[in-house]
Amino acid sequence: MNQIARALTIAGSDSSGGAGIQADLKTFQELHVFGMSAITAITAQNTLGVQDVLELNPDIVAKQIDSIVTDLGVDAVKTGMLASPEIIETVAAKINEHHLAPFVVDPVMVSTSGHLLLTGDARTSFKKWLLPLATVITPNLHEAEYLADMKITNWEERKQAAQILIDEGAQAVIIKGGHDVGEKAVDLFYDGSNFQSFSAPKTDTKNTHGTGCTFSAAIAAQLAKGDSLPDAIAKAKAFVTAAISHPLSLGKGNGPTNHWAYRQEEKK
Ligand SMILES: Nc1ncnc2c1ncn2[C@@H]1O[C@H](COP(=O)(O)OP(=O)(O)O)[C@@H](O)[C@H]1O
Ligand SMILES: Cc1ncc(COP(=O)(O)OP(=O)(O)O)c(N)n1
Repeated sequence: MNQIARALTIAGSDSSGGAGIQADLKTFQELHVFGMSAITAITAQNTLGVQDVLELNPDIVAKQIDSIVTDLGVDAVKTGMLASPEIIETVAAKINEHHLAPFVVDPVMVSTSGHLLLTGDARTSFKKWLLPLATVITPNLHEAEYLADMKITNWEERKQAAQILIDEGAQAVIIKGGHDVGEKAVDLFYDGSNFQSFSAPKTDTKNTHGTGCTFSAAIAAQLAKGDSLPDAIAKAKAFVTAAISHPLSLGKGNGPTNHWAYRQEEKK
């Protein structure tokens, strides 16, 4: 029996520390999970946008995963920015080869500032390589529309999109509602049998850089510790809600969330 749960993030580096690998590792740390990383791309990024991206060779991505798995071991894995169809295929092959599970897929495609974080035919690669391996996939509304190839204008259409992603092979899906209008941030969960909504008050803030990364990393952390998927999502929702509602106000644009907030709330 290992003394500490171990989680691996396979994602891009965000120089500003709000999203990507940096947000994932901060989240793992705050949730008392030992964090490890395989970097897919290096972004020059801040709260104002993405200034440049250097995509890494799929070979070095594969080797990072091998190095971690063959020595330290992994209790849960998540993916974020995968940068290219070639990296998606490589990561899927490694997930299969090493039987890595549970597996949280955050289908990162575009930054808040509108910069493309994935080249090529993302829809085809995600569906072919990643959906069939996913314990849960965590699209935001735009990503769900793109992957399910339909418009989502209401709750019923959100359910239909979730069904399409399950039919494509994901074991479960949570379509996040951060980009929806309304007083609450409501996420729709579906495991092929039951729908469940996870809701929290919406904070009126522009500092939401990295919310999706933080949410999916928190789900992975809780799964690594042995939570059921609905329990992991409920904890992740509380974690990201605390991070968003206790602003740090860093930078001149869309600032990062506050990864300490959950710990501070727990102490109260
Ligand atoms: N302003 C907000 N207030 C409270 N929760 C939010 C807010 N924005 C996003 N969330 C929540 O943060 C998580 C990430 O969602 P979202 O921002 O939609 O993802 P992404 O960063 O991938 O676009 C979800 O649980 C969502 O409901
Ligand atoms: C390196 C890197 N990875 C992912 C993102 C996108 O982060 P996400 O949490 O999906 O959302 P926003 O930051 O766009 O709100 C990123 N920007 N950089």
